[in-house]
Amino acid sequence: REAAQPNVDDAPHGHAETAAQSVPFHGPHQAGIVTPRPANGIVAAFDVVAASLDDVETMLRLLTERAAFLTQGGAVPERDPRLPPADSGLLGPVVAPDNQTITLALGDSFFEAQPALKPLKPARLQRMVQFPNDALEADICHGDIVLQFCANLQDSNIHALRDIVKNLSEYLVLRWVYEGSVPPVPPAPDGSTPSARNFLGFRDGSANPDANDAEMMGRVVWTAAPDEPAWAHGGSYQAVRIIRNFVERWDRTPLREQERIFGRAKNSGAPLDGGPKATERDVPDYAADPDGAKTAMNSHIRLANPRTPDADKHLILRRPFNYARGAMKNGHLDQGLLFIAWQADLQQGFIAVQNLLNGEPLEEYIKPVGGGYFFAPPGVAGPEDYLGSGLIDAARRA
Ligand SMILES: C=CC1=C(C)c2cc3[nH]c(cc4nc(cc5[nH]c(cc1n2)c(C)c5CCC(=O)O)C(CCC(=O)O)=C4C)c(C)c3C=C
Ligand SMILES: [Fe+2]
Repeated sequence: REAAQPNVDDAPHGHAETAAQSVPFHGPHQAGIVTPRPANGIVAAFDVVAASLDDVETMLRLLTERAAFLTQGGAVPERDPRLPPADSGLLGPVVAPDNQTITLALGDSFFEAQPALKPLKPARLQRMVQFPNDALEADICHGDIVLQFCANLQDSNIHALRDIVKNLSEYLVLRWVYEGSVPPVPPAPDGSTPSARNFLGFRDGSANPDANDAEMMGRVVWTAAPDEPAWAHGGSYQAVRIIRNFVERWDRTPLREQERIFGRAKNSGAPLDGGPKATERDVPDYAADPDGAKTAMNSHIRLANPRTPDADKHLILRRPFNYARGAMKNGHLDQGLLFIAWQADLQQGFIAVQNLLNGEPLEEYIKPVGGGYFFAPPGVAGPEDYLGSGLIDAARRA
């Protein structure tokens, strides 16, 4: 075939540059938390099969080894063809890094299952319980561990998930998987990147704390409280919520009502108290709008962050993905937000903010159905280290 003439079954072009992008695996914190979010994500929850602390350590070492390879990429080893191949082959004989990150987080049940680990559980880790608007479905909740896969292409995440499912089959039993994505947005004329839109059509992330501000992340994201076990310092609590969106109902809701519910303009993402040139990064002035004439008192953003001096301690770092899973049995689209929030303190962070949001008008359009609370251990220091090593060392010392 002529190279210049595109054909029906040619592979889509255009990711050679982004395929080469990589995120360092080693460091004080795990990647995939304050790392710029690529276009695709998968959250996979597993239960752990481990009879002893030795088993848990072996599992964590193996997981670290696979994650180090999958995130940095490289040639897949060749094997005797009488054996199953070393790799699924989804990405070909050389795995491209593709901005892949794999982030491990541990659930309450991970610690409860091992007598040696129980006393070392992070102080605020708990099993997620139902909020008033929730309709939690047991088969998409909790898990001993979750792995968050993020990459430019969903194929890379699927490849990484398949690799881990295969190589850790002795230790990990899959519980649930949710795949999500965020729509790529071209940079604005001034070079800044606007926030991506969620499936309700609003820009999502505008008021997030700045993940490049290390001092801020030290307060908001990385666990360091004196009552937390020493091994947990430098880790972070992860709240995962699978939040179904009633998109058919939303698409029949007047624009003014949609904007009132969020407290932001749909096109620009700007707060509603701004002028016609306001942008999504502008900060609303609630003191000048004490009765909610511009930004309703029960709007999503005003409830989630009333911007009082006290509100600062409830800051969280949101890093969600949109999900679409075809149709439900009731004939509605199964779409929503794979909400992921990171925080130094789960109680002061996600749980406090969700309690502020309880009863918000947005509830008519959303239904949280799954997820869980987890704790991401600190990062892997170097090639000799492994994920969760501080926890295992502390358990052996106890
Ligand atoms: C408990 C925490 C939160 C849940 C759950 C949540 C769900 C949720 N949010 C949107 C859409 C938007 N959220 C926005 C802002 C925003 N949301 C939360 C928290 C939760 N959201 C916070 C803390 C904030 C920031 C508030 C502020 O500081 O002003 C916005 C506005 C733009 C932005 O800042 O991101 C949108 C849009 C959906 C659709 C959803 C559940 C499906
Ligand atoms: Fe929100």
